[in-house]
Amino acid sequence: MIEVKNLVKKYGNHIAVDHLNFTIEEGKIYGFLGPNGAGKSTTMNIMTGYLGATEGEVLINGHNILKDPEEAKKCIGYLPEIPPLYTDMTVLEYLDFAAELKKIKKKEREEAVEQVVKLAKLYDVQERLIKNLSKGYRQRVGLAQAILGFPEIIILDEPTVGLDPKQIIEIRELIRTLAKNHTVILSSHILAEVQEVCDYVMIISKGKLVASDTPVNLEQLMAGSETVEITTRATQTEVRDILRPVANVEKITTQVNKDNTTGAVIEVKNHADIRESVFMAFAEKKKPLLLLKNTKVSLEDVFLELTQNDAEAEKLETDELEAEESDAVKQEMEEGENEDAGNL
Ligand SMILES: Nc1ncnc2c1ncn2[C@@H]1O[C@H](COP(=O)(O)OP(=O)(O)OP(=O)(O)O)[C@@H](O)[C@H]1O
Repeated sequence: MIEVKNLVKKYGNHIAVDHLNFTIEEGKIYGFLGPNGAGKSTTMNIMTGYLGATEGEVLINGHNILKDPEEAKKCIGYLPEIPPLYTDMTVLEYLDFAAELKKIKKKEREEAVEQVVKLAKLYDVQERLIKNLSKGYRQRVGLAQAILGFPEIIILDEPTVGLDPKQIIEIRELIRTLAKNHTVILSSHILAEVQEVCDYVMIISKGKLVASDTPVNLEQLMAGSETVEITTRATQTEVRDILRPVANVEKITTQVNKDNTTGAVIEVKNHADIRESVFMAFAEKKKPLLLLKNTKVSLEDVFLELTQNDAEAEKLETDELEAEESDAVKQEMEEGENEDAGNL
């Protein structure tokens, strides 16, 4: 079990982790989900003792990661965002070295390394120098190192980043296999990944935990904003007049479509299914409906809504950066043109 209590990390004036509190129970796959810069890596680095916190504490099975690191670290295997690999070693040499660092007894080391080589599918490259391996294989070596000795808790920072689709599927399968006997915590900015692999999702935005629940519950949490979508030949005013008396209609947004039909999105209260009443209301007024459907809230909607400010801030930063870059390019081109002119 991991307890994260009131965790804060400041870089100068910038708060990267902002009073995080959560508990990780045994035997599940947890996902840290958040946009770039949300504070996922910083949190994982603190949880694994790679980084000190400004405030707060992390307890791993009751052991404080900073005050009692040896006991706490025994329970954890960690794959950081950039795995610290010794690239002049072969895969086997490196894993043997990692096993030694993890204090796996000499007579058990060979078997322990063999097991992770098999699980991470490294057999074909085990004698190769790490520097000659592809990014995907290096990631697997990092993962093999993390699971070496089969610690209770396995923490993986963006485990599938840079992998091709086939490798991603393999790594996800491996994570599921590990979760049968371990607690796995992984971070990702890819929603589909977290949704597919994790039992529990923690959404982090600007260093804060903005939601944490199962993927299904998170979707249901947002179900208050369930909507029904319609298309009709009625005008926008007629649509509003017809829908106003219908029970459980919260809000109506209309628009005129390119083909002159009217589209409307109806926000529904009380999780009601209003499709029948909507159908009858339009039928009574002899206004045919061309489309009528429930629009389910997806985890993607939840994620976007909860991290919207981050995305906006990032867009602003990107826009500023692009503006600076394009100014720099313009300047370079002008300088280039001047040089060319000089050369002629
Ligand atoms: N060593 C550092 N010095 C200063 N600021 C840092 C440092 N490390 C991280 N940050 C800042 O802290 C914030 C959180 O970064 P962090 O790497 O934890 O985010 P993340 O969610 O893991 O993002 P990504 O998915 O891009 O790795 C960011 O704004 C980042 O710029």
